[in-house]
Parts: sequence; structure tokens; C-alpha cells
Amino acid sequence: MTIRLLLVGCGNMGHAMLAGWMKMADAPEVVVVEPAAPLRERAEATGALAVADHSGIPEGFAPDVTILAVKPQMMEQVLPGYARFRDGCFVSIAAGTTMAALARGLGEAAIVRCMPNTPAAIGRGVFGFTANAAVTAEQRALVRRLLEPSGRVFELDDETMIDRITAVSGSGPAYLFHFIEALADAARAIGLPDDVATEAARQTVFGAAALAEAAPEDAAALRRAVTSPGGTTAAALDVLMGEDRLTRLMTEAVRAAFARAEELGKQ
Ligand SMILES: NC(=O)C1=CN([C@@H]2O[C@H](COP(=O)(O)OP(=O)(O)OC[C@H]3O[C@@H](n4cnc5c(N)ncnc54)[C@H](OP(=O)(O)O)[C@@H]3O)[C@@H](O)[C@H]2O)C=CC1
Ligand SMILES: O=C(O)[C@@H]1CCC=N1
Repeated sequence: MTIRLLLVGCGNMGHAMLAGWMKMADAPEVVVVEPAAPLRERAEATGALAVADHSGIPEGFAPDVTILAVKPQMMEQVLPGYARFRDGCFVSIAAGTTMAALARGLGEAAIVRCMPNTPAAIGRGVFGFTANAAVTAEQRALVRRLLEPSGRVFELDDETMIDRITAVSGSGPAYLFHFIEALADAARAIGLPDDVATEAARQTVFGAAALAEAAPEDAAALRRAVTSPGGTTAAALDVLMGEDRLTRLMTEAVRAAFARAEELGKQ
């Protein structure tokens, strides 16, 4: 049976998920609601039907799943327009927006809170999700069927875990992209030509990530294999690992993201 999806908001994350779904062998039938015309065009290029607001959804379209992919700050005003689709299940991907807030806007409905990340666009996403009591076993299986082709899926039984995983894998790609920028800046600072600096940084992160996935060793063992005693890597790691500098910085960053997710949930 072809899954019918309604995607509300087709910006950065909505489109990343849409791109993943449209590559599935049994691609779903998708209607996208997105006010921005260029983003509607981009959505239609994947094979979805895109409309500017909920009044444009084709009569009789009954989504199995409605994905809510608007900004958390928009959610409250957007939800009432979609409560009529509660024969199906809702999946909110908004950071922070709580089950209670979603239920206030949607009424008694089957609701999933999900935290994806943008590598879902190429089948390499990470998803955390949690479901309320109204979600049936069939709907839970449907959600898994939608997420699993796009990456690793973790079902989390406690809603606060969604805010926690948001700070790790939801925001995490940005940390890695910034790491590439920082390594490239450092490469330029010691005199590598601009283009070499950019590409050497990018390919190093890409190659190391691919090795971390392919090799049987864990990250610590792979790190040790690069680190010759008294060599160059040891000199750099003294800076990064001395007094747990990078771990402390990363923990501070992840705590800030987690705190912001909790704050968004209170608005
Ligand atoms: N970006 C990411 O990596 C991740 C984002 N998320 C979550 O995904 C959600 C979307 O984030 P992101 O994609 O980055 O944000 P974007 O702003 O890129 O996308 C949201 C889209 O929703 C559109 N929109 C606004 N109002 C409506 C409406 N009434 N009906 C339908 N669409 C509407 C916006 O249009 P316009 O701009 O014209 O207002 C915009 O194109 C957020 O809740 C975020 O927390 C979760 C995980 C990762
Ligand atoms: O920055 C944000 O709030 C969203 C949620 C996770 C990634 N992007």
C-alpha cells in the first residue's frame, strides 16, 4: 500500500526528509504545504504535489502521516489547520515543542515527536522518536518504515530524551560542518593555499568518518593508530585533550543546545 504523507513546511529539514522519501523504492504519495514559491518548486521537482496553504490540499486527501516541519515558534498557529487529519498520525520534528503543546493544537490524536537531522537527505540521518499512547502499533511501524530508509532510528520512551538527542544528532551536523571550517581556517593560518586548505579539511573529515564507520576498532583505537609517540599528532592532541579541553567544550555546547530545546518547549 502506498503511504500518503502530508508534509507541512518544506524548508531545510522538511526538504531533507522529502528527498530521502522520494528515493525509496516504494516512494510515498506526498502533498507538501509550503508558503514559499521557490521551495514549492524544489519540492515538486522530487515528485511531490506542493500547495501554498492548507486550503490547497486536494479534497479527499487523507494522509496516513502528517509531518509538521515548521519552526517551533510557528507551531501553535499552524496546528489547528491540520487537526482534521487526526484519522492518521502526526509527526512533529520541531525542536522543543512538547507533546502537551502538540495535543493542545491537535486535540486527541496519535502524535509522534521525532528529531531527525539533515544527512537524512542522503540516507545517513539519525532519528530519535517517541510516541504518545494514542499511536497504534501499526502507526509506529509506519513511522519506522518512513524513517529507517533514511538513517538510524532510536525509539526513546521518555519525551525528555528527544530534547537530549536534539542537542547531539539534531544539531550535531552543524558541529561537524563548523569543525571543517575551523580546520580549514587553521590550515590557512599555517600557510596552506586557500583551495588546498578547504579541500584537505573537508576530505580529512569525510575520510576519517568513513574509516570510523568501516573499521572494526572504536574511535579511541583509530585515534591511537594515528598518534606516533613523540610525533605531530601527539603535539596537537596535547592541545585538544589537555585538561579535557575539547570534551569540556563539546559538553558545554551540547548542554547549551539541550537547554535551548527545553526553553523552546516552555514558550
Ligand atoms: N534544520 C535542521 O537541521 C533541523 C530542523 N529541525 C526542526 O525542523 C523544523 C523546521 O526547521 P528548518 O527546516 O530548519 O526551518 P525552515 O525555516 O528552513 O523551514 C520551515 C518552512 O516552513 C515554512 N512555513 C512557515 N509557515 C508555514 C505554514 N503555515 N505552513 C506550511 N509551511 C510553513 C517556512 O516558510 P517561510 O520561511 O516562508 O516562513 C519554511 O520554508 C523546526 O521545527 C526545527 O526545529 C529538526 C531537526 C534538524
Ligand atoms: O537549530 C535548531 O533549532 C534545529 C533543531 C536541530 C537542528 N536544527
